[in-house]
Amino acid sequence: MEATALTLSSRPAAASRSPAKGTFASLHPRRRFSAHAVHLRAAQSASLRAPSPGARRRRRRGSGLVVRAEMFGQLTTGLESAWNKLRGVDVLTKENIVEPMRDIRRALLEADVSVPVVRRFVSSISEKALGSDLIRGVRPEQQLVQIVHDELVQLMGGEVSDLVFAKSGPTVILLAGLQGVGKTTVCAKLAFYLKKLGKSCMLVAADVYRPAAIDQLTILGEQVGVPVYSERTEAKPAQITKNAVEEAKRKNIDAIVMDTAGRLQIDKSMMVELKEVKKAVNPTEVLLVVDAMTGQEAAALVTTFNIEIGITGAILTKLDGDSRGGAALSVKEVSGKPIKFVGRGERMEDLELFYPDRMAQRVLGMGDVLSFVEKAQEVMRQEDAVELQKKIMSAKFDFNDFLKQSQNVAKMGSMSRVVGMIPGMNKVTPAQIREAEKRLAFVESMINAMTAEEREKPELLAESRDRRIRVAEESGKSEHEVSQLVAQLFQMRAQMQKLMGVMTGQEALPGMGNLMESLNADEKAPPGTARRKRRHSKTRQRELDAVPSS
Ligand SMILES: Nc1nc2c(ncn2[C@@H]2O[C@H](COP(=O)(O)OP(=O)(O)OP(=O)(O)O)[C@@H](O)[C@H]2O)c(=O)[nH]1
Repeated sequence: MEATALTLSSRPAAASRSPAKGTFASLHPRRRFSAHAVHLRAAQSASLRAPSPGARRRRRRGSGLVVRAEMFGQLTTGLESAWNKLRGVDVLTKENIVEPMRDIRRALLEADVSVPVVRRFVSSISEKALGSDLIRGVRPEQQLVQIVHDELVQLMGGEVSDLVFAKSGPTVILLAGLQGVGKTTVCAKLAFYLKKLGKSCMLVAADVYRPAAIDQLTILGEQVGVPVYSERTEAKPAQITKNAVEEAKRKNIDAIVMDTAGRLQIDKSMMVELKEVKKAVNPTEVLLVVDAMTGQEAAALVTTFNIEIGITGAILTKLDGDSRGGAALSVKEVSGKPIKFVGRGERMEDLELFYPDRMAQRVLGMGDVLSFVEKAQEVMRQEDAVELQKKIMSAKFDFNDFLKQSQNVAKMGSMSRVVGMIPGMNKVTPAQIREAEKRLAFVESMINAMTAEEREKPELLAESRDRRIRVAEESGKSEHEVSQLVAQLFQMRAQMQKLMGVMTGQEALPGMGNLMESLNADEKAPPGTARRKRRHSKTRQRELDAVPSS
């Protein structure tokens, strides 16, 4: 998934913009699959081997499939069952979204998202799903994925919330949090991050109750090449931090990150101490470090700290572990404070800015749906769609249309990118994609060898062996292959007409899905073969009768 598309940015939902002008039929449902299933299988097969601690660490560090399966696997699975319920429906209605909404609600609750958040979320999704305009060529389930994506982004704060820097003097970042959440590690990771931004940095050891924490910070400081200010356990945290700011000013240091003591639970003395430190140093940022594994508890903690001491944001650690997603989804909504960073491992570089859109994508275990929708709209302008529709209705779909469809696919980038953008489509193997691309190029070379008249009137080719031989010679293909292509076009015409007949309204239009299907289904059948096979089917017989004998 990572490889296919992580470029989705926080943009207004396509559904909320003007309705799509073009059409683009969805790819064939048989080719859909469960994206996360691969993740889960990867995770399961890895766990069967009972990995060593080293291997577990490596797995966590990787950005591959296993990590995502651990992160949001269950949530992704739950949401996917919602999309599955919409397979085959043409439009989202009050009735047909009931079940999917139930699945979404259940998935979020199981991911440990708080009940009020889930309630608001689901009600907003339902409202948008019913109020959204149908985008031509985008299946209702894809549309729902997009709506859920956009809502998830909003839920998590919409935009990325970057660090704020002091306008003058050193930027002071005060870290708070319960014991063992990863505060000390985050101090060093932040120093590493700031150094990468070109800022000089200093760490401050203000946990005066645990000498081991001071030692740990000193070691980590050395590791990232940043000085650590410490007065051991001699003074009170407020005094130490105040002295540290003075020292930083003297040394012209850009940013100071302060490690404070953690407690097993929130207690009064902890809050009092933090308030004193805050008063003493007037920090630019007060960030609460919370453990993602604690789910909605993390969101409650952020709320409490914000009320008690006033914080500017949160840092979510251990997102590489078995977090079910509840914390990432709830913190902003519950506390009103943004998540600024996420920790994804124990290494210094495992701290990243928190991007709501990327996180939403991960939660959905999906490719770049929004880009797919936009591209589908770009690729087929409405005029083209109307023109094509007319041709289909009058059985005039010709080789020019065939070529245009092929070129539309080419315009959308490679087939693999298109496929990767659609949730549930990633099971198509790279080999299959290469095969489909090769097949398109193969077909195009034959169409290019046809005269303009032959393209417009495929009957000419169906009726004349000489013409077929000429096209074969010019394109470097065999006569048999040209015959196959001609037969295929007539079959497509028949299929499209049939499809148009059963379609309600003007919304759906056969596109590449049908084209590709036909290309593959009839690959090996020379003209007439299918007719023999399906002699029993009257409908089929009528379709094939449209193919002139050669
Ligand atoms: N997997 C993983 N482990 C982490 C992450 N952040 C911290 N840790 C680990 O969590 C453990 C606790 O981290 P510390 O930084 O010592 O936690 P602390 O909050 O400073 O703890 P106290 O000093 O006791 O308050 C360490 O083993 C860290 O390596 C993370 O993002 N992912």
